[in-house]
Amino acid sequence: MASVLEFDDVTFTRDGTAILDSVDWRVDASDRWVVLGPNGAGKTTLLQLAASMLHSSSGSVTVLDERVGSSDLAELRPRIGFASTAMARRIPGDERVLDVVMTAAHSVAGRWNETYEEVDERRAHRVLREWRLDRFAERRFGSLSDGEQKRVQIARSIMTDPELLLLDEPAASLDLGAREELLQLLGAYASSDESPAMIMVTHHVEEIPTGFSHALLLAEGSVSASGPIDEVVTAEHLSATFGLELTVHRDGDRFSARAA
Ligand SMILES: Nc1ncnc2c1ncn2[C@@H]1O[C@H](COP(=O)(O)OP(=O)(O)OP(=O)(O)O)[C@@H](O)[C@H]1O
Repeated sequence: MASVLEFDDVTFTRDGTAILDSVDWRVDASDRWVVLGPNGAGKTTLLQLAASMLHSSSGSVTVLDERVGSSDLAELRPRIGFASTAMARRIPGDERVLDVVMTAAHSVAGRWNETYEEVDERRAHRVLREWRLDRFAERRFGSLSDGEQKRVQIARSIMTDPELLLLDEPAASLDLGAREELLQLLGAYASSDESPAMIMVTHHVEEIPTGFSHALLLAEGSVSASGPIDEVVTAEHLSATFGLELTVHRDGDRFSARAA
């Protein structure tokens, strides 16, 4: 099976401190991974390395058959979709929602004087429809609720038809209804054979959508467990990763956890 991402003994240091330490990881094209771990464990750093936004201090990162550091990142980046709150902050609040999605075709966050083709506009409308956002196409991004903005960020990240989709805490700060609506959409997307490989960072097992196949647990920069989701999202592994005795329940494809 084709791998879309390979970490080989990857270490990432800042100011002499290892933020990620000796990480080995392989993601295949049909995989949907969730990355879990406590605050400061290194989850966002891991995602930024996968997005080729950061370079490892040692070891190698290979994304979509391109070794990061020795290939043309300008060609690689449009093949990777990335949605995060940090990226959303770069979107001007007065930008039209249709343009927020469409500008992904040029990898810019605000429409200026780039030329868009009819095919770009048609695709942006289609993606908005798929994420139940069509009625917001003409609205200003800053006027949407948090939940609607999160869906626009994801719509933008898949506008270029990426081969790898990275989502950093897509359900953070959403109310129960908005979270469940987003998880339904993400679950349907993850369950489709047409969808790209996905990696989603989250703090909560309750936010794992259906259709996710694998999990990687990080603690203090090291992988504490990794593999098929039902072998990894367990009381034993989560307790060790979060340093707290936890019980874990599974209801169908959804998880919940609480202190034992
Ligand atoms: N620019 C930076 N300079 C120094 N340290 C940094 C920098 N960015 C991140 N760190 C540190 O690296 C560690 C991992 O950060 P990272 O954001 O990857 O963790 P995380 O697991 O995503 O955390 P959270 O769940 O709180 O978002 C943290 O201790 C953080 O303080």
